[in-house]
Amino acid sequence: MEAVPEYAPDALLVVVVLVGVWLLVTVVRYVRADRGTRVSMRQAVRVRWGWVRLARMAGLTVTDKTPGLLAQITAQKGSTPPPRVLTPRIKLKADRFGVIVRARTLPQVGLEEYQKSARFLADAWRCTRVSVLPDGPGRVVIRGVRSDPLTTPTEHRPTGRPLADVTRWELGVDEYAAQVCVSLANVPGVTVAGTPGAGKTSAVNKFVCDFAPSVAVQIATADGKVSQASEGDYADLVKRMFAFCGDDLDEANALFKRLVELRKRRSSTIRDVLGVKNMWHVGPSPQWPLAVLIIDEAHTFFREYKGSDAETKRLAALTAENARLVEDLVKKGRSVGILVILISQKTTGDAIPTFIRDVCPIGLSFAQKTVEAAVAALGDDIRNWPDASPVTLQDPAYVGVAVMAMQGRPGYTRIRTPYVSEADAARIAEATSHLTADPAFLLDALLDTAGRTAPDDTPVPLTK
Ligand SMILES: Nc1ncnc2c1ncn2[C@@H]1O[C@H](COP(=O)(O)OP(=O)(O)OP(=O)(O)O)[C@@H](O)[C@H]1O
Repeated sequence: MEAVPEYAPDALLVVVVLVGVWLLVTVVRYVRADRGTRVSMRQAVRVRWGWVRLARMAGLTVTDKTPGLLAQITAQKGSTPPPRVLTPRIKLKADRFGVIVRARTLPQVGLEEYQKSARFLADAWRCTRVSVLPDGPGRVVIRGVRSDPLTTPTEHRPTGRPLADVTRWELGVDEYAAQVCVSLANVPGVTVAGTPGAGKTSAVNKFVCDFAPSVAVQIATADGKVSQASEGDYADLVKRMFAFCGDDLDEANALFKRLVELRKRRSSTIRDVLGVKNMWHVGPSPQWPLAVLIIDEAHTFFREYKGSDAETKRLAALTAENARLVEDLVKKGRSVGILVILISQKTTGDAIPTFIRDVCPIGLSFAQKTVEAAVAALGDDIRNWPDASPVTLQDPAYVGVAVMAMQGRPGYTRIRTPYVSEADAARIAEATSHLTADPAFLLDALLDTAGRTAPDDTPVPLTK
């Protein structure tokens, strides 16, 4: 018998320690994981064990008739080594919704073949849905979700920490539980539509909570649902806003004028102050923040008043002017860092003038009652994607689910937005209230330090 090498016990010990550490890490991860993730971890083990067999049955293997180098060397004279069946190698990750499988492609087993067998894989893995997407050259990522992320409510606890990237708006997760983010860079307007109680306010709470800790973002709001700041959904958030008005049309008019004035001053000074024509080339800063105007119940401020008495005529003139002012912000505010978010139950032309609505590049729609309302919120193309239509979201299980046209991609995405409680929103607004600053004053300060004055800096008085 050959002598056992001297180092064998040490090598064995190293292997045992490594396996022990791996086991310990896995057990700790399993114990610390939430219930859904644990189920997915067990599912991942089953997927791995069954993969070679399943891949063969699903036609995801390929037979290589050329023997491998080792088989050629060791082959007995006169005999032909058997062909090899190649199975794609996989890497697995589990999360609370299911498994993410990263797989290699093989000759004749590419993206298309994986996509064709998606239904089969879904059944075999007991998943509600399986998607296959490219994951770089020679690789695909297979997402299997056990439970439907769209009908699984989620909650977001804001951290209160500033965002690393203030252009990134994280909306929630799609039907495969993948994060959905939109870039706010160069976006002048966003529309948010949806029936009452569908989740619009919670989505705005999340927006405010996420962006409030960043000093490079300043927010103003006009809320058509309330008469004063102490009422309604924004009662606590108002602490982190440089201006607020309720449904009073005169006040709203003054707020919009004030922002148009800011837009004009920024437009005329941007090249001197920032050295660029488009603020997004340098990004928002504490001195030149992204100024966000939220207009909730937007129809309040734009509705057409019909009547011949003096007061009705005055109100009609005010709403018409409001529409012109907001149009100015949406059409000319992008390059100077002004973003308008318009929220309304229906975004039909009578609620938000189409000359404003149609220039907003991002449209989000929570549940809608009619196809017409869905078309108004998301464009005519939604008729071609009936499965994604917000009309299908009227079930209470879909409260908090929105539909959005994807930037630079055909079709629509359904997004489960997380719930943000009013208490959390209030906490963040309170903790970040000291960061609130009026962008007009910040511009004054910038111009002062640069030794310049703006062409027209007459302040427009406004109540907060
Ligand atoms: N993302 C969400 N996930 C789970 N539940 C939600 C979500 N958003 C809202 N809800 C639930 O729905 C209720 C109504 O939501 P919200 O106030 O956001 O609706 P809304 O669309 O703003 O309604 P309205 O038009 O009347 O203001 C909330 O109190 C909450 O219970």
